[in-house]
Amino acid sequence: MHDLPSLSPELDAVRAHVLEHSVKRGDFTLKSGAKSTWFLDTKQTACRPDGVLAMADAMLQIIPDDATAIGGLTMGADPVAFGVAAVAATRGRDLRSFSVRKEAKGHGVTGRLAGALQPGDKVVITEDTTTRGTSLMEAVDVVREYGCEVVLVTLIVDRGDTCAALCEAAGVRYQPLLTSHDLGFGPDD
Ligand SMILES: O=P(O)(O)OC[C@H]1O[C@H](OP(=O)(O)OP(=O)(O)O)[C@H](O)[C@@H]1O
Ligand SMILES: O=C(O)c1cc(=O)[nH]c(=O)[nH]1
Repeated sequence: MHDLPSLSPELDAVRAHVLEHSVKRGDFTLKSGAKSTWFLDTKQTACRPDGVLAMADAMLQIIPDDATAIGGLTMGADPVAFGVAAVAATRGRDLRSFSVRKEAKGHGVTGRLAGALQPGDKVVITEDTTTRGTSLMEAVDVVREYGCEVVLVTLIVDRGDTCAALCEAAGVRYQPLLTSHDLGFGPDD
């Protein structure tokens, strides 16, 4: 572990929650197939009431006032989007939520989108954790194809080093709440 950088009180609260509940040590295989000795089960933050409030406090500080919807690729994005939208509603902010399916549904309301997304929405794409950024970019592509504008990509922890460049190339603003560096992990951990 390295020294922890100082953060704003809101981000410090998210970090404390992630360090207490979401960081796991062991032998893990990541979505990319890569191996790691640590893992972020960030759903342990996004699905606990104190974690939801900490995450929402921090995200609502950076979500633009004119954003109308929040969502991302199921299921990492789901508790983040639903939690932030619910807390936003208690603060007078009208943010609808939605989920992008991993595969298109063929019956009922078909396609990859589920929830209250509408064409023309100004969308925040979110996640619990990213490593490469592929899940986030997949969600960006689906909502753009539906006729929405992506105004921000944000998430709880970026543990990799490629997502910022992907967002820049896609022309979207990118602001993770935390990075692996903020959690005390270095490139060799
Ligand atoms: O940045 P990437 O390399 O795309 O990896 C990050 C993705 O991996 C995890 O999802 P996972 O596929 O494990 O599924 P789940 O969230 O549905 O459990 C996480 O929730 C992100 O969606
Ligand atoms: O890359 C991944 O699959 C991944 C890493 C991690 O720490 N947490 C997670 O949910 N997914």
